[in-house]
Amino acid sequence: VKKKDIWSVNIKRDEDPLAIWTITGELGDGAFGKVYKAEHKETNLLAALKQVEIKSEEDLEDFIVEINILAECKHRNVVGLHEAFYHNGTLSMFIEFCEGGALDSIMVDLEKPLSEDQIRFVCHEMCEGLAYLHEKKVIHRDLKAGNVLLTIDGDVKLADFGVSAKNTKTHQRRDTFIGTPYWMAPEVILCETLKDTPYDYKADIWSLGITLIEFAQMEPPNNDMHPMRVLIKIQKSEPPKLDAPSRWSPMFSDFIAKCLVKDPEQRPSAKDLLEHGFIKDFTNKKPLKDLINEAKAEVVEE
Ligand SMILES: COc1ccc(Nc2ncnc(-c3cccnc3Nc3cc(NC(=O)c4cccc(C(F)(F)F)c4)ccc3C)n2)cc1
Repeated sequence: VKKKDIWSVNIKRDEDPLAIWTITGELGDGAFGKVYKAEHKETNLLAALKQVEIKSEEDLEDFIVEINILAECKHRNVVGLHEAFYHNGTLSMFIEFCEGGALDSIMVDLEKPLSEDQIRFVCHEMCEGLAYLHEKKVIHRDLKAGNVLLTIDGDVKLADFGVSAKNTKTHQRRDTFIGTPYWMAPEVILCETLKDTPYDYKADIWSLGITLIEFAQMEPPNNDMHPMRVLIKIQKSEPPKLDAPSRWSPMFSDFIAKCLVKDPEQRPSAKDLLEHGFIKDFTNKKPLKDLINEAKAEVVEE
């Protein structure tokens, strides 16, 4: 098949996105290119816009993988794709805008970690999103507070601002570069044994456990160590725990311990974890709405 024909049904071609969307601001200059805030001219829908110059077919393929994942994954706890365009050599992705931004930035702005009730709600929503992605055979591979977005109503959305496309059934991860190691599961570091086996989605469960410690302590375990040393430490050491367990409920510590089981076969799935007492039926989003209002008020003060 000629490469030219690798086209995904989810990309509008030869339509100028700026005839339909207005760029209203800049969201940051990520590693992958610029990200803007955009507004739909007719519906006033808000979007985060990523624009990438397509230099090679490979670049295009990587982004088609990402667009297909987002187009296929429609769930309240996964960031949604509004639409994508390919116009004049530029690929544009319009993603539903989450007003609150990412949870790592919120903790930095408020200069404090999340409360246990905020963590319980976020954790419940992340497990729902993860269960859905895993059912769709999508492995996130870079779960961390910086990839968890909040909407103005306190909804929680999994996102991935990583530079490499996520591998799906067909595509392998193009480059073997290792992402941020702090959240990395032991077997992923090993890389050999469990790649593309039925357990490689369990790596996201380990990262979920590390992310819960990050929510509670503002940083992942070992964050003061050099990244290379961390890879060895995660391999060698006992799973990390909360620094001050007495400050948290035994249920929270137990949930983390279940995520941070070194053997992926023994690690529970997201579906299993939804039955755990720490998050079962915990759908009270009030603590998170308070957090959003605090974060918003904080910005106004500045
Ligand atoms: C600094 O203050 C803010 C305030 C609000 C926001 N809100 C916001 N809302 C939505 N997206 C973004 C965003 C920010 C920076 C970079 N990319 C962003 N969204 C985005 C995400 C993606 N892709 C994914 O999230 C993604 C890719 C692969 C897999 C997956 C998943 F596995 F989660 F489904 C998700 C593609 C294009 C874009 C523009 N940011 C961000 C920063």
